[in-house]
Amino acid sequence: MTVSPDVESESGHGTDYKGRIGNLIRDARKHRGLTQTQLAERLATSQSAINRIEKGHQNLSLEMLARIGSALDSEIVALGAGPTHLRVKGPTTLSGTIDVKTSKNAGVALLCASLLNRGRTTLRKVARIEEVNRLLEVLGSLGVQTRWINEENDLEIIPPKELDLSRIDEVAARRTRSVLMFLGPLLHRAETFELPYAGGCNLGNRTVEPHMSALRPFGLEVKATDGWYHGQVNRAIVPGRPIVLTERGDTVTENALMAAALHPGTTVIRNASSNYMVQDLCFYLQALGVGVEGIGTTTLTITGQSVIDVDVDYAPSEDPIEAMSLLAAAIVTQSEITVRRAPIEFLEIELAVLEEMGFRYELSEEYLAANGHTRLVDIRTLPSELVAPRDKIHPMPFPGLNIDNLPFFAVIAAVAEGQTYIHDWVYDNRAIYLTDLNKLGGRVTLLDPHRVMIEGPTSWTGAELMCPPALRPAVVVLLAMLASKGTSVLRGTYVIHRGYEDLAERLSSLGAEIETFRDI
Ligand SMILES: CC(=O)N[C@H]1[C@@H](OP(=O)(O)OP(=O)(O)OC[C@H]2O[C@@H](n3ccc(=O)[nH]c3=O)[C@H](O)[C@@H]2O)O[C@H](CO)[C@@H](O)[C@@H]1O
Ligand SMILES: C=C(OP(=O)(O)O)C(=O)O
Repeated sequence: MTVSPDVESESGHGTDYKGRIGNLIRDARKHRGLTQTQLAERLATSQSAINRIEKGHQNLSLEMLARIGSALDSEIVALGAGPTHLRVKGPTTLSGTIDVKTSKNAGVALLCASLLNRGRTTLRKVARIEEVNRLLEVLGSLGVQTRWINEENDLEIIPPKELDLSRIDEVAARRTRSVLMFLGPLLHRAETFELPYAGGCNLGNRTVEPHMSALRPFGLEVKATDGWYHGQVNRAIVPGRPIVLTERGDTVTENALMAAALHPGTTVIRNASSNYMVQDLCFYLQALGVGVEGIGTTTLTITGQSVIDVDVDYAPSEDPIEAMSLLAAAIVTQSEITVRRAPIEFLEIELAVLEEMGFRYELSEEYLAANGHTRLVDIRTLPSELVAPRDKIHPMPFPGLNIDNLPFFAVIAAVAEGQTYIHDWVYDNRAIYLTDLNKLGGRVTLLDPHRVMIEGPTSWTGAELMCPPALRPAVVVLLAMLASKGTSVLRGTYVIHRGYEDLAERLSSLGAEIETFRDI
């Protein structure tokens, strides 16, 4: 694999260039399978120097960069650098064992929630993904100190006494949807504040109003003009009765929870999401000393604190969407792999639907995630002949089939015999991107913007494609490429890195032939 990354273009701006170069060096070193000590030996320097470089704590000369690049057989700074692409050779059969990483969506919620705490938050094994990187840039621009403290991706967060909202990193903020979740904590930190409009996957219009109505009972009024949310807080207003969410959304529930955590009194939230990231946030709030009852249900009762100032250590749970992605990789390539640390309670319906389609698998005994609550299993996939399900596949808020897992059913349906109907009632745009599978030989018909019909089985053939501008559809295309005959190219993979850590490398460790490259 060749990694010749740039320091500017994919993440869009170059404020923390030392940190970014450090990340690139760490990634290239890991890709070469070297320890910090081994790389240090090649460069005739010390392990602690490499550690400083990778953490972005070291100024680097161009000469040193060139030496590191040659030691890693990788151009750290490319000429005329551009976005990353993947070259995939197929068809592949995967084998071996892979661990599911912690979730993007809990990770970003916890980063936002760390603003509630005046003490130090240590988060264990945080997914080192671009969405997290963007939020770290935003936090850094507010004066929050964050640092990766070891190779395990443990992250330390120390908020300043006062947040400096005037210098918010607007470019980074606009690339995430999660920045919306600053509203809940910020309303306790400032009387007035401004946040840039949120971004995230391009899935059509995504609602913001439910966030506003959930936070209004805490005295927050938000005006949205010129690409900015202007927040104004009236401290005389506090929730007098239960807050009934108009949508059972994940981030809206998280915003309401965070607002309630610093409200000294009891707040009841009804029609709350009980999804995995919300549960992780609740467990973290409990560790902060906030009372939270009803975790896993749609009614949450929160007893807040006027000040939270504790040094806290929390380990978010594994990502059900990544687990589903890996299952889909095995299914489309007819492979036998073991997906370890899969959060089974958030995959049960997905597995039940897959079982109806003929998918065979074995489950280990259950064990607990590091958060002490979430049930995990190891799933061994068995090569299976699949048939289309009788009924349409559609998502529902948890405990339904997860909306973010829906796209994976498209690529799975494409290898099943018969016609499968997939109904994405939620997002205006996401189903459209599934028709990209047709460029690889799929037969996906868009019935309307929310529904597709997929005919299988498919004889996949490699092709060159641009990544669709949405995380899950982009991964779905990559998985189809693993099963495609010949060479495929997937261009512009930032969107995948937004939500997956080292996905190409980890699939390669299962036997996939994937090379990362950039245009020179
Ligand atoms: C950072 C994060 O955690 N992101 C997740 C979160 O985004 P997030 O919580 O931001 O999801 P949105 O608010 O965009 O909600 C998704 C869509 O569902 C609709 N909706 C939702 C609930 C409901 O009861 N009725 C309803 O109509 C919304 O109008 C919206 O169009 O939840 C989404 C839906 O699970 C996931 O795709 C995202 O990965
Ligand atoms: C839609 C997603 O994410 P976000 O809410 O961050 O855009 C996703 O994870 O698939």
